[in-house]
Amino acid sequence: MTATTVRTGPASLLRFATAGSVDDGKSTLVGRLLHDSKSVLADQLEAVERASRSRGRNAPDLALLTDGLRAEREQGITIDVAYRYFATPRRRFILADTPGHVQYTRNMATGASTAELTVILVDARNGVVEQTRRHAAVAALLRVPHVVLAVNKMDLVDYAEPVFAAIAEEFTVLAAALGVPEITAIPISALAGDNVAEPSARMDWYGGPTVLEHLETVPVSHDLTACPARFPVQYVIRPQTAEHPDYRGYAGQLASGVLRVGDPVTVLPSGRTSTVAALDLLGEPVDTAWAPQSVTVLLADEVDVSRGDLIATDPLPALTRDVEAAVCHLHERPLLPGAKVLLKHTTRTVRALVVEVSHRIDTDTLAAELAPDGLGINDIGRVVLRSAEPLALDHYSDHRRTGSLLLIDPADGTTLTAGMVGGARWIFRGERTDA
Ligand SMILES: Nc1nc2c(ncn2[C@@H]2O[C@H](COP(=O)(O)OP(=O)(O)OP(=O)(O)O)[C@@H](O)[C@H]2O)c(=O)[nH]1
Repeated sequence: MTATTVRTGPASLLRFATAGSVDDGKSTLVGRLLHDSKSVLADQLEAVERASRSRGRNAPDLALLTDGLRAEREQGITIDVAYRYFATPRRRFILADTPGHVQYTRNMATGASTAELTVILVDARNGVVEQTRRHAAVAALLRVPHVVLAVNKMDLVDYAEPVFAAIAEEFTVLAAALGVPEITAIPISALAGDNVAEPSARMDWYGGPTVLEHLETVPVSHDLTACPARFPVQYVIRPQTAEHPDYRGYAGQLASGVLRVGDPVTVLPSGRTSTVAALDLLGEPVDTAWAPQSVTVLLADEVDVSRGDLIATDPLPALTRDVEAAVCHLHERPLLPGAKVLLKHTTRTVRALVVEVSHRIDTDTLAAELAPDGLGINDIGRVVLRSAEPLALDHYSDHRRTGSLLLIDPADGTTLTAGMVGGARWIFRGERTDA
């Protein structure tokens, strides 16, 4: 197989995430999408119908399709991010299904960080609530390119256009203030199936796409392959067999861009240069590899490359020990100025110091508190870090993968904070003072 004969290109895959408060109907929407897009196997559906009947319901309870674990369901909450795979004839989907309870920011940050699109649900009876604001803020911070506002439970407000219009307007103003690039508001009833996969006859005043149609047609950006190559080395392969005494390959996943045999590359942090001599994809030699393929790279020269190094093409990332990042704090243990942490950036982990916690954002007002005492769980803010060794850092808005980092507690390896590398004023609006 050569790279050009890979069957499914990136255009056919959409990664998306859902978010919403408890009981806004995420599970029902996802169940409805799976059901109406015919992605559910007949035996699964039969099991759901049986379970629904045994609970005295006539219609299948579609939330049962997504809330797989009964124990979770019985607690009334869904606890972790679950990845679901489904396909329609037009596109394949990977859905990060994120629950709506109190740790939502953490879950959403995990689910949405690789997503091209986020569906934020609101209950038509409640409109935009605090969690909607927070979800929109996290989507903005993570630079999710497309945001869908699904105004659910329209059946409970008589499918009334003014109710939808007022919520859509309020959210659009909020999204614009946050710098969310694109929003699409869709009035739906996940339970009744209106505007999920089928256009709703009960909302003929709405002329836009259904949720499924939008998911199938939203343009998926190809900038991963348009930008310079970034290849974090995960393993150095030296089999040292009699046939291949000098074999030295570097295995990993291409984080962005395209690598071709013959491309001049630089190894960071050492700065040594070489050329791509060969590329191995699933054990087969190929001429070209593109993100997010996992490949083995062989270089023409004997340069010293180890795990955690970055093989890159021009323009190269900055090599620095001073890091500014917008962050989502994920743990009950607060993040305090002066803390010693481990900083994980791609396949490299180094010691680092939290020099300063410079901002904490109030997601209700979007105002920044300057120099707060620290960041608590679910807080969004900005920090300045100094790492013990230089890091090859991209700006998050250029390269989501090589522009993100995690802060880890060195005492026990707990993940504390997710960060996005960005300049001084950059948090929501994409302002770049360091460009
Ligand atoms: N009337 C009406 N009820 C709905 C609709 N969508 C969901 N529901 C109901 O709302 C309740 C909550 O729906 P879920 O899908 O479990 O909500 P969720 O957002 O997934 O909740 P968590 O998983 O706990 O975060 C259930 O009783 C659903 O049947 C809708 O469009 N109309």
